[in-house]
Amino acid sequence: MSKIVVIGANHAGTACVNTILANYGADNEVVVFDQNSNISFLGCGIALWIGQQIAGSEGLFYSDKEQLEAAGATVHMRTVVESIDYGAKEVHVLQDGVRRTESYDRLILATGSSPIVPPIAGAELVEGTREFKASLDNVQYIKLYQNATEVIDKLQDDSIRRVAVVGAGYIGVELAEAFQRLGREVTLVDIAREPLEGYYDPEFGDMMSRTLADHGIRLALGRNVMAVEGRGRVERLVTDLDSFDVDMVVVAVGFRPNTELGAGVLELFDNGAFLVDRNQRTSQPDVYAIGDCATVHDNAAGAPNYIALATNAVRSGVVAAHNACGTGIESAGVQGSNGVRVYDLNMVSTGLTTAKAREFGYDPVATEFTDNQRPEFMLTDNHPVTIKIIFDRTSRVILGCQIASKEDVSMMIHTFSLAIQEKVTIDKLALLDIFFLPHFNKPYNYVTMAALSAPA
Ligand SMILES: Cc1cc2nc3c(=O)[nH]c(=O)nc-3n(C[C@H](O)[C@H](O)[C@H](O)COP(=O)(O)OP(=O)(O)OC[C@H]3O[C@@H](n4cnc5c(N)ncnc54)[C@H](O)[C@@H]3O)c2cc1C
Ligand SMILES: NC(=O)c1ccc[n+]([C@@H]2O[C@H](COP(=O)([O-])OP(=O)(O)OC[C@H]3O[C@@H](n4cnc5c(N)ncnc54)[C@H](O)[C@@H]3O)[C@@H](O)[C@H]2O)c1
Repeated sequence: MSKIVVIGANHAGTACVNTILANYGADNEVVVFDQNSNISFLGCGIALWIGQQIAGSEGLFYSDKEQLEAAGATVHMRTVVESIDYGAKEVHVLQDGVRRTESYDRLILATGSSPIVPPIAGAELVEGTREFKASLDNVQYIKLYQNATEVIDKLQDDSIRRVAVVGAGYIGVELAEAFQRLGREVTLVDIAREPLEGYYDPEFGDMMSRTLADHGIRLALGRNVMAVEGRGRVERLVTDLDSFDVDMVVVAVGFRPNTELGAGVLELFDNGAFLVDRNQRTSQPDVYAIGDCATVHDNAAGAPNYIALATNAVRSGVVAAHNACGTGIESAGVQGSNGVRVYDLNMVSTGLTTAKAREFGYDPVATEFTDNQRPEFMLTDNHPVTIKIIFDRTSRVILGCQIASKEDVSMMIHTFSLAIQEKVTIDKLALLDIFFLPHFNKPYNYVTMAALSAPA
């Protein structure tokens, strides 16, 4: 019987533990440590919950300690792994004030990520906080269930009227909508000139900006936040261009990987994530890393990359489980497929933006097309869809795709995810078998038309 220790039991850790126990439970003892009091919390529900688009938090968990134990794991919650001795194959833990050691044969690091704390005076975290508590009251970081309940409790106080969200990435735009839906005055600030700059080209970011502004959200883009100020509680947000009187500030400027446990021993990626191969192996034998603490193989970039998504966390957990138990399967790699819905605007993207394609050394070309989803003779709702396909000028291999519409276009992006993974060219896509039915699309649908009109 081998012993596998898993550090972190959220999306990556839970997927990994369940896969091990379901397929290799007879031969492996699984011991799990997590410093939190809850696991499997779906962060994506926070904005929906704050914006009262869901009734509450009940459905935002899909697992717990008891379920993992019923599957055969030994689970220690509220237990911090303080350090690892990779030579002796031991982890050192602190549980209920008592320190002890746990040996392992194989180790799986699923320690995830933490909100980036930007260099903004007044937005520092309280020393040693594991729940991302800021030193100035009503400056909020959003990651854990506990962070969500704190914000929701505070919003019972109507005097919290003016909310500034710093960061117009995925969390920022979704939270801006949530606070506006709750009747708050919202200012969305970002250092970039467009929202979602990491995932979409400027014309798509502009669509998002217009949608947010149409719903009364003030956009303060292209600004560097210098400080948040107040006496006890936050009162003002100061940027390099202007300042805003506020009652709450939410900081959502990205996540950094939690890799302190591998410092000085495990090979790290540019941003500090554990560098792993396609079997989720780290540079240390018998040690695997998964989810937000690890890199992914980015098929569009053709290189390791850092893309913190629950979808990547789950799949990497599955891959590591098989490899840690002797079945050598490889990750298919990822394209960073993602989606966002803000009010009635749906935006989905996969692969590289034009800017990122250049960063990775490609010579990107784009083809764009906008048309209604269905024939105009249909009497049902019918909205325009805008698609942009980015491909490499020389190889004509598809590198990225962005789609925006009031229609639900989410399924279409998966076609492009596979196309990027399989290195399909724009010319092959042009003749792809795409069915036609007036209820769903046009005979000359927007994908075929974009591909057929691609520059030679
Ligand atoms: C508001 C919000 C919305 C999001 N929406 C989406 C979405 O719509 N779609 C999507 O794909 N992704 C979304 N994400 C991202 C997604 O939540 C993360 O990618 C995912 O949580 C990564 O899972 P993980 O298990 O790798 O890491 P984490 O969720 O960070 O979990 C790591 C776990 O390790 C534990 N841990 C860390 N260090 C130690 C230690 N030393 N000792 C013991 N335990 C430790 C932590 O307590 C934690 O439970 C969202 C995130 C947020 C915050
Ligand atoms: N729908 C989804 O798929 C979804 C939803 C929420 C979160 N997530 C994931 O969770 C992770 C965290 O999301 P996030 O929104 O925090 O990160 P993000 O990387 O999506 O966005 C961070 C934003 O903060 C901005 N920024 C950085 N430093 C700044 C500064 N000093 N001042 C002002 N702006 C600054 C960046 O320009 C960027 O727009 C991401 O990996 C994201 O993909 C995904």
